Amino acid sequence: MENIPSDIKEIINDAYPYIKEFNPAQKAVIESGYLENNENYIICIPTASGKTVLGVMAALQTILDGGKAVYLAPLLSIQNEKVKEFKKFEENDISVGKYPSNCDLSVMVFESFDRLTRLSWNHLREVDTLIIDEFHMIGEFTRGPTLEAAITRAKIINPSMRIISLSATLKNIEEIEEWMDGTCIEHDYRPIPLNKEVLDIEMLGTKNKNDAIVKILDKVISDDAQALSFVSTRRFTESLATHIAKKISKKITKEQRETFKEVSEKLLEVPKKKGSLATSTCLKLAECAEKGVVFHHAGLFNEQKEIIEDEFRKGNILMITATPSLMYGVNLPSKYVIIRDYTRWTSNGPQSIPVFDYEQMSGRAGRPQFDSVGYSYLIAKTFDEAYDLQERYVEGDIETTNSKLVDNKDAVYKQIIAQIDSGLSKDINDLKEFFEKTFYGFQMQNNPSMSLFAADSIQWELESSLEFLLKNDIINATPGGFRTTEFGKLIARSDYAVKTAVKIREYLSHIDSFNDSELIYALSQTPDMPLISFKGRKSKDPTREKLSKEGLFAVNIGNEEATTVSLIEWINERTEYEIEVAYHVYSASTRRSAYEASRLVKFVKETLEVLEDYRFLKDCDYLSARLYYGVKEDIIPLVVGVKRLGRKRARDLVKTFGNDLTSVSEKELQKIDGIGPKLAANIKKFVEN
Ligand SMILES: Nc1ncnc2c1ncn2[C@@H]1O[C@H](COP(=O)(O)OP(=O)(O)OP(=O)(O)O)[C@@H](O)[C@H]1O
Repeated sequence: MENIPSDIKEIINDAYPYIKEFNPAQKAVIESGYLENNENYIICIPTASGKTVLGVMAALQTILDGGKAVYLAPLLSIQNEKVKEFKKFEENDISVGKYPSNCDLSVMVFESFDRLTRLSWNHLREVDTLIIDEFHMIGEFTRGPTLEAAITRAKIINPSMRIISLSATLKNIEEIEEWMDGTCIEHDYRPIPLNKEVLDIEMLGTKNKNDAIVKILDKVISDDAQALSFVSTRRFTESLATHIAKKISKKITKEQRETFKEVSEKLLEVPKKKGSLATSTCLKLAECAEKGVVFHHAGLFNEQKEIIEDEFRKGNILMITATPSLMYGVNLPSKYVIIRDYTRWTSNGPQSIPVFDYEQMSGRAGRPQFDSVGYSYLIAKTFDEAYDLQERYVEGDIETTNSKLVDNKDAVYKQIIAQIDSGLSKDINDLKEFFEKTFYGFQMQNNPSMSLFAADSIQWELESSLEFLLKNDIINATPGGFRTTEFGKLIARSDYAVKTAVKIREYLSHIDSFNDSELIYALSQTPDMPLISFKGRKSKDPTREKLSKEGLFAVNIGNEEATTVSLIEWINERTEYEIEVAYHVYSASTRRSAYEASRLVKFVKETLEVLEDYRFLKDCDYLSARLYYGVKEDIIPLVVGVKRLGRKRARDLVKTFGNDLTSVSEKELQKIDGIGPKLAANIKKFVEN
């Protein structure tokens, strides 16, 4: 650590006492003059090689010079993890938070940074260094275009800002260097050696992949280690965990059994604390956890996912079976990674995963501070398949990182609106100039086979998009150039997809009365609603029947319909357990969907105001609150007015004492299950005011 400034060294020593010296990859970056010059950098070093601390050092240098730094993380969960990690710098008087206006170092997700580039230029101009973690996600369909456009706009508004991109290995480095106007430092050092292999089930002497994993787990257990297994769907995470739990039951020790039991109990506590009986998913999870195996997917309660991650880190879980969503996830100490499925389910059926994703999943194995070596096993069915997979994934080249901006039409609309609304672009020529500066524009102009058509192609994309935006009254053409309409302004200020806004306005334009269920159904059909999914292939008839009872007509019954019925039940105070039993859905996601639906209803209200239609504003307020709290209308004031009361206790109160609680004493209030002296006093205070 000799060659870094002493003030930075001191802070790094305090926050990361276990870092005694930099590894060769980190040294290569530092020795290139990283902390002396102000150039943009693209740091491409392998998984687990310690990119974060490199990003942090550039940030600290800026802050110690009196500037501000922003660290971009791809997911909310990683944002929270990084804030927690960086909070240690506060001991050295460096303020850490989530927004640059009120701290020296802020951790933002791509979308909130994009917002900063659209709406808060003064704050953006105060940022001296931008660190982009997982930069390779620029090539991802949903999040990539936002990141790409945000970088482009940030470079225009704050051209002197230094940009440090942290990435896994990239193929088209030269292209990215040129677009980012930076220097790339590449290194292949990985502190923990990673052995990547393809194993076939014949070689392991088993008949199927799940039994092959049981065999591998024998090795994991004898090595006193832990494993992470990737499969393609939620359902497979559950079936694999259940299968393994049954098979390893006899192989675990008495002590392990006790530890696993504690984890299992913690997992079961979660629904209870929410006032619901354990759903069958929870019971299955707890049963597997008793044997040291758990599944991890989006259909679990967030608190359960946190317990799983914590307990796995403590060594209290042998194996997690997960969907690929965990590949960019939190830092988990897994010596072994087993990739059972190399396909992923898409709208076009199963597709092979890219080499890039294989690398990311494998990279979860063997993490510093936990292991001295890592193993990644990809499972094949036959010897021939193993040979193919070895060639494709273990020895194969990663894919080129390409812009997805125009593949994602909504992103193009959104960026045109942002440019016009912020006054950065007034006509098609300004827009063309902006799009030419994006990674998409750059790739078009620099690709020998595309450059001839680049200008025409960008022009065509813009013309067709402008036509859509004009037709939908989102922008209008004025003598002074394009302007956003009030509706366009609303979209520009929101984080919602243009498709969502258009769908909502279309819905509102033909209603004569307000219907909660109908609106929930319309919102479930927008891309911004996190959907609640069906479990397995059980009957969908109860969903169809419920929809028809609500006067809703559906041709196909899918997750949009599952979400609609679950939310209707939620606002009628049904528990997750009841919702799961009634409709066979992953009901643990109900709260998350309800929360987003509640926000969407607020957006509906804003849309109504923009349309100068004031008939249903109160209805929107009620529905938004009902979704947020999961209650019927009559107890909204109680749950809103008394902090931490919750819907179950609020309903019990009303059932016991009626709607008027003025004459009920604090002592009497405490007769309700879960109401202690403090809560009783708060209820009293609320009632008397
Ligand atoms: N020189 C070092 N010596 C010891 N530990 C280190 C060193 N540098 C970083 N670490 C630790 O190694 C772990 C992995 O680092 P980090 O999370 O930054 O990896 P990464 O390169 O971002 O990998 P990935 O892309 O796979 O997440 C962290 O706990 C980090 O604090």
